[in-house]
Amino acid sequence: MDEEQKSVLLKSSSQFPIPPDVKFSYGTSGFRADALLLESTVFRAGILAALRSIKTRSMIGLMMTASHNKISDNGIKIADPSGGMLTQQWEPFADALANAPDSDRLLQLIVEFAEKENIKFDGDFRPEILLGRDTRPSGESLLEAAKQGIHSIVGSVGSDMGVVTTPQLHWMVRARNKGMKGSELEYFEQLSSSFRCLVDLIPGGSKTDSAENKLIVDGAHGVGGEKLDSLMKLLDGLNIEVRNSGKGTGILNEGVGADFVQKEKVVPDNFDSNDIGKRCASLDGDADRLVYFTVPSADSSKIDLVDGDKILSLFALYIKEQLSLLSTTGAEDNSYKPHLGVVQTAYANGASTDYLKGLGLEVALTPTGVKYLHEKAAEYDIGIYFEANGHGTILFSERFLSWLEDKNKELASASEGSQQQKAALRLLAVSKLINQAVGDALSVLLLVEAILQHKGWSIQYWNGLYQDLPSKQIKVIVKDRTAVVTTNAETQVASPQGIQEAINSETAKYPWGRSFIRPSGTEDVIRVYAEASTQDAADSLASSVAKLVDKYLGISSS
Ligand SMILES: CC(=O)N[C@H]1[C@@H](OP(=O)(O)O)O[C@H](CO)[C@@H](O)[C@@H]1O
Ligand SMILES: [Mg+2]
Repeated sequence: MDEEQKSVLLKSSSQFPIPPDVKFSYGTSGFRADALLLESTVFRAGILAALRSIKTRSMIGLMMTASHNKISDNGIKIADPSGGMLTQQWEPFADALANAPDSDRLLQLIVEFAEKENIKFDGDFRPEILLGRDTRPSGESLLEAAKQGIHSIVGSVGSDMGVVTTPQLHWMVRARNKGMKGSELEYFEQLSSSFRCLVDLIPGGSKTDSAENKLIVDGAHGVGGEKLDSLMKLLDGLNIEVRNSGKGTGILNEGVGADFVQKEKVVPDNFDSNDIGKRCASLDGDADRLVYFTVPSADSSKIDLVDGDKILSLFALYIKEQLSLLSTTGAEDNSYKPHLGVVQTAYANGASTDYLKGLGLEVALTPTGVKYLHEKAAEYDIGIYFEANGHGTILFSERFLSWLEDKNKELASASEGSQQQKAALRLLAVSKLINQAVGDALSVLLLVEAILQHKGWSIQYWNGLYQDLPSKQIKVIVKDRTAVVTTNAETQVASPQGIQEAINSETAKYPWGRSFIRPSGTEDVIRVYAEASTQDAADSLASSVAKLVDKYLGISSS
């Protein structure tokens, strides 16, 4: 970095001092905080994105969102060239940048890091960053601060994509780095044409596009509803009504949205007893999560939740079915057997894991946070991952896709229209429909709808694939949540000593009992999870374990 470049950086960073007494940490969801505290952080994330762009000689993404959190919060996430999350190796540097006390220290950190990472500022590559934001009112001015950060690395440019869903921005970064245009229109066209392809391949044609069978979507008063409206203009064969679309007076994520619906298990605003039995779905504030639900009766506000585990199960069934169609009826090619795997976290309902294993599937468990699930799923030819909260996708390896393209061509010339060829075409369409960069509520929604139509299933039938074990989650405030160290994908506590044995002996008292604790990555709490054969038993196990947490780590413990 020459003297002029340094002075530009110093001058512009002096306009974005850090707020006093706040420590920022690049967690599973990037930086997230009250929007009023975030100007300096997004400015610095802009710098980081420009450095990452130079290092990878690719386009990088910056998304301004606090997802399902309250409207006064905001946050910033960095998308790597593949469209996935920022590499974990750069997270410590992100933390250091965000917390640097002044411009001089900031500059020093950048110079040292650039040297270590061999990042050159000689101008032979023009760093480019795609910026997006959700509908939060703080988004526009924070985006300006991020742009200033980008421009403080001389020669870097930021391209503003405006209001987009998180997965759209990740998709655009991935697409552009693959030489596509990566526009919003291209995104909508890819989703709608691959959806149409799946519907056209339904044996006997689409069965369930009648008006009575419409899907009602809760848009969380966020960006997802508006984008779904635009996408629907390109779709036929699908009847969708969007509520809480963001155009009305409701407040983002308040009493609505996928996180609320999944955690509280009650109907979101603007849904009521008129919706009994109908197929409903809920997006979160930035449309990277999706859960389905039904309103079972007028007697209570409780819903029947169809969560991420059930979406995963539906996808796994369908993919497995297509793979077996592909490998039957005279398939000579035994040299390559695609490896299908599913990835969950400890929060997956035990009944879902048993169901998936019962299908003969390989089930892997990772710690909470999509970066871990995504990484694991990428090890398979086809890796399906979902968190119970509805965040997930299906990853297809390049090797598998190129084999599948060849196979499809071969089948098209030998047996066009055969069951085998249709299976190949379906798998290719799924790989285009489902976002390969991150979990995407809109593409997941279209795939669920296509599969339900394919199978002729109602939401009730789908929900009946297996019965969830009753479960309970509790948050416990402790003195220091980092005192809890977990192992085995967060299912066991390694420290403090003794607490795991105590949890084990509580759990042993309950038929089908399972319980674990872990420090949250996004809130200053210890989370307790318990499941058992009845709701009362799950509640009671969770509360006994919460008491143990309090005893070993609580405010009152010494
Ligand atoms: C139990 C739960 O839902 N945990 C969520 C929550 O993480 P915590 O580390 O549990 O706070 O937010 C993460 C980011 O959105 C999400 O990946 C995760 O599943
Ligand atoms: Mg989200």
